[in-house]
Amino acid sequence: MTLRLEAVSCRVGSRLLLDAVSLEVPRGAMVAVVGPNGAGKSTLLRVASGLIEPEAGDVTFDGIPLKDMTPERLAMRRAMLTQDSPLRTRFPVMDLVRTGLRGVPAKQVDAFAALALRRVGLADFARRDVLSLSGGERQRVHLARVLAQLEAGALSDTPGLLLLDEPLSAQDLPRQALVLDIAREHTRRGGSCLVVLHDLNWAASRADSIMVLSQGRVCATGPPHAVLTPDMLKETFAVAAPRVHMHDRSGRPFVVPHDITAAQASETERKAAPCILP
Ligand SMILES: Nc1ncnc2c1ncn2[C@@H]1O[C@H](COP(=O)(O)OP(=O)(O)OP(=O)(O)O)[C@@H](O)[C@H]1O
Repeated sequence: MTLRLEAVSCRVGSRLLLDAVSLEVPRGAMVAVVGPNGAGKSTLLRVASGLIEPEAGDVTFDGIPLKDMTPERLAMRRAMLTQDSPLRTRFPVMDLVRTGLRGVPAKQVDAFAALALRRVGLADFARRDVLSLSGGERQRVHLARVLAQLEAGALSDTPGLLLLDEPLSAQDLPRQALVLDIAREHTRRGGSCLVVLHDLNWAASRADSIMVLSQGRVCATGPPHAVLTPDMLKETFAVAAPRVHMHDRSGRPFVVPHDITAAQASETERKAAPCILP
């Protein structure tokens, strides 16, 4: 499924949160949105998911205006993992994942939910109470719910749009890789993915293209090597002396954002590169 935003603007009171933002996430592609805190990244995802209606511009799924889609149709075509999914009541994990499966024939619901839990590495957690989970486990249960929702939608259509807002925030290093591999698997099967990431190196190593947002405006968009430049890092993130290297094998950039000495940088790169680069 292809998501397209054309000149989308969004305002709260007198404050412009998104200013004429255009973006395309083609079928089969992963697009990462990066940018400073408060840049408008979550707002962009909410607009793309239909949770917020923009004051100007168009949002379409496969050419169909999002505002013309029924809530049921929307639920089949996109699913979103939000930054914070508060839960204050006791709830079995399996039931939470099942909430993503409205409309699925009853006899298939448990199989879908179990598969989604297995994909996020939580096959044995079905009977646990969500309040008893660690932060990382809970975030992956929500991811399972989102994946199950998209699987259900794919029963009657092509795979839909996966919207992930900082999905790595509570994950350790191997699970960060797992989460992004799951998203890439979704795109390999014909789905699309728009993901907000703070870690530029994860964005560089996995995304087809990166959009840089700052103060609600698009500063740069394109393939990782074209976007992640020292000049962009200095201007957008106010980093003093960023270094950007190209990884020999993948041709993807690797960012050392801190103003550190060459010796320290080499050490950082030596340690980090095998873990994070494809
Ligand atoms: N309902 C609202 N009322 C007022 N300001 C808002 C509202 N929603 C968002 N904002 C402001 O809009 C800006 C963009 O918010 P948003 O959550 O999209 O940023 P973000 O890029 O996702 O930030 P972060 O990286 O910190 O998660 C922020 O400054 C936020 O305070």
